[in-house]
Amino acid sequence: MAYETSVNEAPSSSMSAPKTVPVVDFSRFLHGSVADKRAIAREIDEAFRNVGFVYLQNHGVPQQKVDECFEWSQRFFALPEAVKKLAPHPPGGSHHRGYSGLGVEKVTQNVFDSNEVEALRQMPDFKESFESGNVHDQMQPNIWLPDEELPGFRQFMEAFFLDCAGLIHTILHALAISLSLPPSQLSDAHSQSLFQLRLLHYPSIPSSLLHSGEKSRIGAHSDFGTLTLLFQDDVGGLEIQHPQTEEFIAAPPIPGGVLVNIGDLMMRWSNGRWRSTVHRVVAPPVSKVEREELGDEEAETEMCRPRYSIPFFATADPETVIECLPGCEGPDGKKEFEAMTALEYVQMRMAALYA
Ligand SMILES: O=C(O)CCC(=O)C(=O)O
Ligand SMILES: [Fe+2]
Repeated sequence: MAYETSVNEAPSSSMSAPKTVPVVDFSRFLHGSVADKRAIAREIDEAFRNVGFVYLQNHGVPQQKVDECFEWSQRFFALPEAVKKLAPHPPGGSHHRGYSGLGVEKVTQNVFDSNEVEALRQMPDFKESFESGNVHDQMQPNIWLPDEELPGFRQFMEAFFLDCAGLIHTILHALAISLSLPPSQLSDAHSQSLFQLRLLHYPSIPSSLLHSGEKSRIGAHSDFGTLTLLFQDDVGGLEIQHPQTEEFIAAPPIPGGVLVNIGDLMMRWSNGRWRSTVHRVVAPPVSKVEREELGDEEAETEMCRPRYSIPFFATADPETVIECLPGCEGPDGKKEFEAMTALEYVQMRMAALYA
């Protein structure tokens, strides 16, 4: 609850963008009148224009399922390394499924030059991940553990995928309404739901290594699809780079809320109207209790808590041509970006991750 005061604030006016991530009550979109839906669509549009991130509360994915997903994630990552490697992420960047061990992936922010990617990989992110996707995705089939290693894991993840995909489609309806497009236009362009459910574990590590920059949890990057949902545990450390001030601000977990952000593909599609905001995960804030128990200095050098998060990445159907959506043109009808298909764009970005 302590977090709420720092993220809750009055709606921004067009004169001044909010300095924190706006919080929107999504139940008014899910269950409200046409006027309610329009009002919420406007709030989300404004958050994405100003900050690129929004917290949705009462988003319809049951909290008990979110909690359960975190429990499965903990159980998965607690398995011996040799077992986790029975579902290995394939080498290369085109098949993004299965388990990646500590330090395999280094997120890069728009770095396509292979020498630069190599240089960045010298300081790998200290995290491990497990990716799964749509059971019907033939380009990227899922890679599961043998079921007896963690019975029920696969079944849960397949079901949770559908809950998250449902929320993505509903948010896409809201975004289409905010642009006065036919309400299903954006959702229809995601009809195959080729999305990605990612479990992330950042193990405990001396905070000093994160403060000194010798290690990172996840380096500054933007997401490359259309929309991302992000569920976090209560540890904290996520920061977003405010588009106006360029300062990194905390985006702490809020009870019952999911963070939603715009990715690069949606930024292009909306001609820059919605921002694909850079974010990163740093050392978690030292809690009051830790400070009191350990004293300031010791608290900073202590091991920081392990952190779990669950991002869910959406992207448009591969053949969708991503070009300025109606109503998003610049002042003189200007379009900032070349048209390209969703597939062309995502391949370009994924190649940079594992090149
Ligand atoms: O762990 C987090 O909170 C952020 C994860 C993230 O940004 C990503 O996987 O793209
Ligand atoms: Fe991200």
